[in-house]
Amino acid sequence: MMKVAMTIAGSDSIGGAGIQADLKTFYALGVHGTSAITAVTAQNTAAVEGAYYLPPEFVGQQIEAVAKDVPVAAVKTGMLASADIVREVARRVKLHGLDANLVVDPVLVSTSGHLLLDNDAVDVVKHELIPLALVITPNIPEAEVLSGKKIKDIENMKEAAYLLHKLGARNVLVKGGHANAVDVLFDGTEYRIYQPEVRVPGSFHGTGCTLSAAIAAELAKGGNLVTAVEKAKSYVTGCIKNHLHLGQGAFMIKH
Ligand SMILES: Nc1ncnc2c1ncn2[C@@H]1O[C@H](COP(=O)(O)OP(=O)(O)OP(=O)(O)O)[C@@H](O)[C@H]1O
Ligand SMILES: Cc1ncc(CO)c(N)n1
Repeated sequence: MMKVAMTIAGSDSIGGAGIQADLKTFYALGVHGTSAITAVTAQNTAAVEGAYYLPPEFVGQQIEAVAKDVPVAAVKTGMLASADIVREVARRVKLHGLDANLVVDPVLVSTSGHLLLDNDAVDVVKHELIPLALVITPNIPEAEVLSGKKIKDIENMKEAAYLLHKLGARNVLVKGGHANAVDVLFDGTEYRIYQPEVRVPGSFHGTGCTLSAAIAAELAKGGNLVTAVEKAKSYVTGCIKNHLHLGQGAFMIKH
């Protein structure tokens, strides 16, 4: 039977990141995609021009409507917008038993520099959501904020992964898209390094959303985390290689 994945994230009007990237990824990887939208952004490849947050109870209602109807095999979270939405998502994940394959992408700021999570929500993500995660997938700036340490090289990425593991996530993947596109996975014991097939020059929109959605899709199909990350990395690299010059800002990756 077809497996089901869920994304709990924001809508991106330009269709490169957020819910739109997640659903494209789920489709491409052969799982049925469901969604709970946290916020609607007015966004393009150059900027986030506005964000409208949905009421936390309504985010919860979307999760409940899906979870009581179909078996959700894996979940990813992206833009969570406010502290109250994060609390509601954490509550729902526990209530509906969605934590086995929970991928938390701790989205803080867009590539274009817009805040996608209120400042007072960062501690709630750290203490209420991250402890439920199978894996968290911070990029370098997010790993710096969450760990309080500057990251300059792969050694620093490993140190940040070690510190973030203490927050209670079962695994930590620090993504290196903002450096050499080498990613570091830490499971509490061992570090695994994922090398990109190529580092494509340029700035891309939605790479992080796509990677975490691809990990969730592979987990939903029954893969273990190590291979899920490997397949997700190869999927996102392919999308980056096929990018399109559609807008005035970052390149659009192609699924
Ligand atoms: N130029 C690139 N070439 C190859 N791989 C890349 C490139 N940029 C990012 N990646 C890969 O894409 C994945 C997402 O990482 P990245 O650090 O870009 O996430 P992010 O900053 O959260 O993305 P977003 O732009 O969606 O906010 C990682 O596996 C990373 O190594
Ligand atoms: C809605 C949304 N989620 C996540 C990101 C991060 O890429 C973005 N730019 N927009």
